[in-house]
Amino acid sequence: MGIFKILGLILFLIISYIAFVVVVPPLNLPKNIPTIPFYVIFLPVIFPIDQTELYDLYIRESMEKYGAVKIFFGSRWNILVSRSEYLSQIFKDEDTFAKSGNQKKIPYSAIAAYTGDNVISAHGKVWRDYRNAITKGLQHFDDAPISKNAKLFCNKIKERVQNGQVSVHMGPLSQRLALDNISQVALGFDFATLKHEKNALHELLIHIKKQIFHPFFLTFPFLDLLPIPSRRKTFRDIARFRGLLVKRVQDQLINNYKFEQTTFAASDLIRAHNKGTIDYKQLSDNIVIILVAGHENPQLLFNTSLYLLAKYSSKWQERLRQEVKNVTDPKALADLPLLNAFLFETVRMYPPLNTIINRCTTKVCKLGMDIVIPKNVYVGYNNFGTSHDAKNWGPTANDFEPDRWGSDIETIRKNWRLAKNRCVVTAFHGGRRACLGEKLALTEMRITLAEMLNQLKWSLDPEWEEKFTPAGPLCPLNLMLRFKENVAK
Ligand code: HEM
Repeated sequence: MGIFKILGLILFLIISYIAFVVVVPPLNLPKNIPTIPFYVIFLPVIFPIDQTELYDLYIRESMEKYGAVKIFFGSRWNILVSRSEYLSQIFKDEDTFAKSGNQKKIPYSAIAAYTGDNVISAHGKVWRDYRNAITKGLQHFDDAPISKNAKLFCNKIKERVQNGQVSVHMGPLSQRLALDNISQVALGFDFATLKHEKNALHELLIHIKKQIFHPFFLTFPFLDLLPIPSRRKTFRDIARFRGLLVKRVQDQLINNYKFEQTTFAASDLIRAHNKGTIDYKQLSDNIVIILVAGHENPQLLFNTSLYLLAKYSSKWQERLRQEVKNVTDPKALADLPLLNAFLFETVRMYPPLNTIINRCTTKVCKLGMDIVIPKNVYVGYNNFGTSHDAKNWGPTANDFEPDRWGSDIETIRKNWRLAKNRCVVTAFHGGRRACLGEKLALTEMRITLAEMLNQLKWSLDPEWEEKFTPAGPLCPLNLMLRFKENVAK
């Protein structure tokens, strides 16, 4: 046999092997739950279909019937769950369904280099050390910077309106707001992207986010192992960004002669590092994750809130405007029934983190009564599926109805707590690993939306195509809004 025939045969075998691994789930995965065809996950790359449509067309029926499905994602077959009983089991049994983030799943990837081993993805004692260090700072924070930034944000929009700009692209502007909020509230420095148009750290962040969240490399992370020059540069840019960020935080806090009295989450991380509880890499990883989770997730929820207020402007925008009109104390916003019911319903309708697959089974186990899962299988959850399941939310599960949460604040709060405890809203996870930033994110939403409702009125740009993001984080895609000043203040 000639050399070309041998090479051809080897190539054929390699391609067949890869095709087999991608097309068919491993034979040891449970047979009593359906398989979503492997190509489904690639459809949004080819067709203009968003992730809510994808769910309705290809996943919903199987998911609602069985509560769990096999799905190809991130170069491997996984089990994706949406039934609340199963979620509750996964959230409780941390030892069996152990957190295993990108640093373990795809340690060679750019995304793993960016966020490292952090409080969201770590497991066991390491996780407890991280969580102990940052909990206080994320639960007790000063909301004054949020109010100040909300005003700066409204001024930015008003400047654009006064300059004759018809429509505003919300993504970049809301990212600046979210970065300034988290840096001032949790990291002890001011990113200052609302004050300065040109900002080197921000530009570097925008650049590396584009590279990290490139759909192709997210789908096939093993490509990061290849010596592709542009990807090597991405790794260097990530290292530079992380170095600059941590230095900025340390300089700001350590040069602060009152450092010992500062109560930022970052101050406690530096203290844990000084005591030797965490090393320098762990300090850096957790500072980065506070910045990443702390700006991206609120940014998504904020854009979705603005979208829903624009879409239901005559009903919800007007009702909320009347409710917040005379409230001067930002803390009092937490007691307003309409504003809070609106936010909870927004989180239910469009959970910012839709699909999260970062747990790996540590032993053979049973999900529910009869789904047997082998060891070392990735298990994840689908928040959109859970909060749109008629079994949990009745026949109006797909409708935007803030009134479903109740009409007085005590009932609304009780229903929110119950929904989280029963795992029928899992947007902020639950149990011991519940999101540490929920309070902060909701505070940001209340303060910023109230300021905007007082100062501005907005509607959807008629040119904007009403679509959500095709994959990954869930929010309106490239949202464009039209603003005018609220002259009847
Ligand atoms: C709308 C905003 C937010 C949403 C929807 C959200 C959602 C979530 C979810 C789903 C998880 C669990 C992730 C998993 O299963 O692996 C989580 C964990 C976490 N979130 Fe958030 N988050 C938000 C805002 C924030 C903010 C502002 C911070 C502040 C830094 C934050 C910090 C954290 C931390 C530290 C954890 C890890 C908790 C642990 O495992 O102990 N989040 N969040």
